[in-house]
Amino acid sequence: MKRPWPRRRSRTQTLSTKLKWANLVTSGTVILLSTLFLLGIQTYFFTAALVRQTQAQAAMGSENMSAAMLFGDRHAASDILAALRVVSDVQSAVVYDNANKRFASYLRDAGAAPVALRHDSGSGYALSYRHVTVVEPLMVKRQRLGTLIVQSSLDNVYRQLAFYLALTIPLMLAVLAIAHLVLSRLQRFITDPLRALSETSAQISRLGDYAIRAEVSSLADIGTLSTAFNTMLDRIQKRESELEAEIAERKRVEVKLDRLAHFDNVTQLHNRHFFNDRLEAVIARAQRCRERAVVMFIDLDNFKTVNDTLGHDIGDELLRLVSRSLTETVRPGDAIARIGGDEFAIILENVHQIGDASMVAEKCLLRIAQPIAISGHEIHISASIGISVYPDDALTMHELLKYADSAMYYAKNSGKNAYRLFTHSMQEDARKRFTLDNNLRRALERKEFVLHYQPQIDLRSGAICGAEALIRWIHPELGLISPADFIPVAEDTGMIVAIGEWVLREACHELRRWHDAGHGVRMSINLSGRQLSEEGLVASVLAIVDDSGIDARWLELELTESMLMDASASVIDKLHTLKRAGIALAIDDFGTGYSSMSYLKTFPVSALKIDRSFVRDLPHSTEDAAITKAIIAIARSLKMETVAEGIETLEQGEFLRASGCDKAQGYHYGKPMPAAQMRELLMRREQETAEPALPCDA
Ligand SMILES: Nc1nc2c(ncn2[C@@H]2O[C@H](COP(=O)(O)O[C@H]3[C@@H](O)[C@H](n4cnc5c(=O)[nH]c(N)nc54)O[C@@H]3COP(=O)(O)O)[C@@H](O)[C@H]2O)c(=O)[nH]1
Repeated sequence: MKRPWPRRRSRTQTLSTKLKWANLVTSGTVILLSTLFLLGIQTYFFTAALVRQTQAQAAMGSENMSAAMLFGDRHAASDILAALRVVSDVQSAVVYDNANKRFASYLRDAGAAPVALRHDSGSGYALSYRHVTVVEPLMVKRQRLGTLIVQSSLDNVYRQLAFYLALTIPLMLAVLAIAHLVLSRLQRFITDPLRALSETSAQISRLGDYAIRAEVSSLADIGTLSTAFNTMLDRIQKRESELEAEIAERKRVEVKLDRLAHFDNVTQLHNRHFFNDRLEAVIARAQRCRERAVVMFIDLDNFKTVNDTLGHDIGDELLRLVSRSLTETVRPGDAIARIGGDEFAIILENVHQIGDASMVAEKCLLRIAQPIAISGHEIHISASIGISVYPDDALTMHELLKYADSAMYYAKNSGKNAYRLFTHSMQEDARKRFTLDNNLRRALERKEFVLHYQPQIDLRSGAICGAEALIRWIHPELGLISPADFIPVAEDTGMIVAIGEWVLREACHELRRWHDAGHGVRMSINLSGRQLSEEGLVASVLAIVDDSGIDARWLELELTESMLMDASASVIDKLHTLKRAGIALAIDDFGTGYSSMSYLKTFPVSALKIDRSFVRDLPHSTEDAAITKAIIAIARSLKMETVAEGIETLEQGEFLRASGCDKAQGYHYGKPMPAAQMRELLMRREQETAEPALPCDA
């Protein structure tokens, strides 16, 4: 493994310290070099002086020595040499004769050895680190008598040099100290602004405050540096504030997006996305803690009518008030969300028994059913609730939601303002509905629908005065499928609009054939609620009537009571337009809804069809007898005719005829039959009576 380089000390030192060291080293080096140079010069001069002095002593000794040498007087020679004692530097002096034998000598220290004469010793001098040795030949009239060697010690030179150094070193140190002080002062001119700049940047980085500015130095270069530094800070501060504004804006958008992603704009409740996440979490917790969790799927009944008649603002306000009611009904910890137009969902956690969920559903229904006042309107609304339970019904979020939705669908189909707990048979039904839905979409193209016609009898004459067109679906694999099974699916998916148009066209063209054959009968056709709310319904009906060439007066459209109860202003307008075009309108299954007399009067309806549930037990059921008579009386008072449905016996027919019912329809007179059979029946009946059938209202 590579070892990191040790951090250099110099990197941690300040510029000022570095400069101080640089000054010290530079001045120290200069002073040291100067001292050495001066020392060298002194050494040279002192040595040169010693050499000259020794040479002079040697020259003087040589002159005096000549006579002593000529006469071979050793004592005189020794005395002459001994005179050199006065010269303190001279350490020794030796005279050699021509045979190189020592003739006389002087030694300052008795123990010292006299300087030896070397073969190469000419005249001149030699220097060693201890001595200066001068060799002087002894000449008399150009004749050499011997050699004198004088040796001086360099000790004095060294002493002088030592003294010189002793004086110089403190002086140099003083100079160094002064230089250091002066340079340090000068250096602060440069380093102080730089240090201030550095402290400013450290302060900025410590506080994160880009509003701080450096003091601009008067020194040109550093002034430029501080100005550039401040300009850079200006830019950073500007960018910083732009960045802060951008971050604030981004945060605001994020909060908004987060709200949009998790909350519903209208009710401020959580939305489907959040609800799904929450349900996942609730399921995980319920699984861990072995608890029950309940999903309630709530769909408002007839909310579309409120929206269509009173407008979207009131519709939105209604949603807000309903959501408030729901929030106040459940416990604070229970999750509640708006998951669709008029759909809400609630999660109840830690539910001990299913009965608790039913109780909450009942409370919600009661609360929603309270009249709500908005902008001067008193609105009555109800809801249908489906309930699924974890882990009893399903283990996953998607299944729980799907099952709660299926249960809600059952609640709605059972007459609305109700709740249903999910059962697995509902799922089987839903699967069948899904299959039906898929097949329905192709049934029209594949011409799998046919119409059957059920005769209607004029109870006064006994003649066939009309027929009700009833759709049949002959599926290639599933066989005959009852309209009771597929019409609700077609209504839910909207397919009923196309199917209804086909029924109208087909029935009108069949009626035209009957009329062409001389049978003056009326055709009754069922209209679904979904068709009635279609914008183009009136135009479509009139175009079909026109296209088939029938007189509109021979056509009757059957509507249910609930369709009229939910009718918006635009629907009522459509009914009046149809009525004005000559088309008759009848209320189907009359007696099963809750239409009031006063309400009935507002619709352009000309007939009431008594529901077969009131006919089934006639004439024995006194209650049903009373109801049918009451309906007939109501119809009379409103100048409407009555048609009794589901007559299976002669007795029932007789009772109704005697009670004043105008027309009858039921298996007793004829089951719904294919067109060809119906034509035959019409023909046969006409031949039997030998006179053409009269229109019912003729
Ligand atoms: N929107 C449309 N609805 C339609 C259309 N065709 C039929 N329907 C509706 O489907 C429901 C079931 O209809 P169907 O199975 O055809 O039943 C009809 C008759 O067969 C039945 N009936 C008639 N007489 C008797 C009888 O004596 N006993 C008995 N048990 N049943 C009898 O009643 C049904 C007709 O009812 P109604 O329409 O209320 O007059 C049914 O609700 C149809 O309305 C369609 O094209 N469009």
